[in-house]
Amino acid sequence: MSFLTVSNLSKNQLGVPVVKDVSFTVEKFQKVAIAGETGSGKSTLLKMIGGFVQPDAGKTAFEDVRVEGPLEVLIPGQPGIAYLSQHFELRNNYRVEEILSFNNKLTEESTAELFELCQITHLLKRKTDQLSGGEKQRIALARLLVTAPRLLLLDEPFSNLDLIHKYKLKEVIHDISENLDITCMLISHDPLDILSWADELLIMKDGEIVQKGTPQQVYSQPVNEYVAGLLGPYNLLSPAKAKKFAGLPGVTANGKSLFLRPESIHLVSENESPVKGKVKHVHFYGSFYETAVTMAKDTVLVRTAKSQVKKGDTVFLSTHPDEVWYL
Ligand SMILES: Nc1ncnc2c1ncn2[C@@H]1O[C@H](COP(=O)(O)OP(=O)(O)OP(=O)(O)O)[C@@H](O)[C@H]1O
Repeated sequence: MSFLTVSNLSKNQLGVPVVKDVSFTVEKFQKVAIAGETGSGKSTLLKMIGGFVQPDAGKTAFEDVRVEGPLEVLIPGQPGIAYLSQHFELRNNYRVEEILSFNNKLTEESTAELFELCQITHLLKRKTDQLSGGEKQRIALARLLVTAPRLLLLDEPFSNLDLIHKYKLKEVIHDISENLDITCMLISHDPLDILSWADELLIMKDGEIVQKGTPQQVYSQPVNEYVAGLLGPYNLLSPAKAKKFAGLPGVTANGKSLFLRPESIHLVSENESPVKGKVKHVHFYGSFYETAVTMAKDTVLVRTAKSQVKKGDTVFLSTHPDEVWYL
């Protein structure tokens, strides 16, 4: 049996199906991230797994025990599973160390280690109204972790954080996954937050899992344009337009649309490619340049680490067989 088995979970809200027959398994220590557009059912799914929303059909088994819904128990929530909501609250007028002493099942030494890991040791004496949003988020996380859960469910932990706090929390979540005896599932509507963290991505749309795979697979071999767009910019050339690229390594005119991420198109010299275009603009984004290249009526985006071209230049485009995908 798997650590977590989700079988045919379904849920209607106000007569509308918001989670439809979802099944998957999670192994111990596997890092699973759920991504999808807003309203696709991610939170409802995670709350059902944690025992906070009653499923209409299907079941979840955690360590071979069925997770009971809120209608079946006095206090919702499954022993061993911790759920950090998007809308957590810290009680007012308490010191952080008091908040963290409730339900603490850890030894003094492990508690100190955990606070270091969550980067909150320096905040313990503060009152809960003397904290930034990012600090509150890390304390809310620590409050769950002192209860020694075996499965941690994080619902949009990075929302509303600036880049610096987001980076800090990412580091904390990474360290938790690596150093504590805890399996972690995480939701984000911005998959770029989780590509580097997850072992497996589940992509949801309209209550269903539309693609499941490693971040690399889902990023470079999306099943449809929705998944492609969720993970970042892309070029999708209709079968007619894709013919212009036929003849390049790995590209064939097979009647499908040609899918290429901007970094999968390379600017090469004239003798390396018959595919020609004109530079429309070059934009600098810090760690990369994005060059828009027009080819007759089409524009393709090319992403490079460096740029030696400018508006109006004629350029030649190529790709690598491993980077070619069709939709
Ligand atoms: N308690 C509820 N009552 C009625 N409708 C609900 C309830 N909870 C969720 N919904 C609806 O179910 C759908 C899925 O919501 P859910 O919060 O699971 O999506 P999500 O993918 O997590 O979205 P977001 O990224 O915006 O948090 C939405 O259309 C939402 O309005």
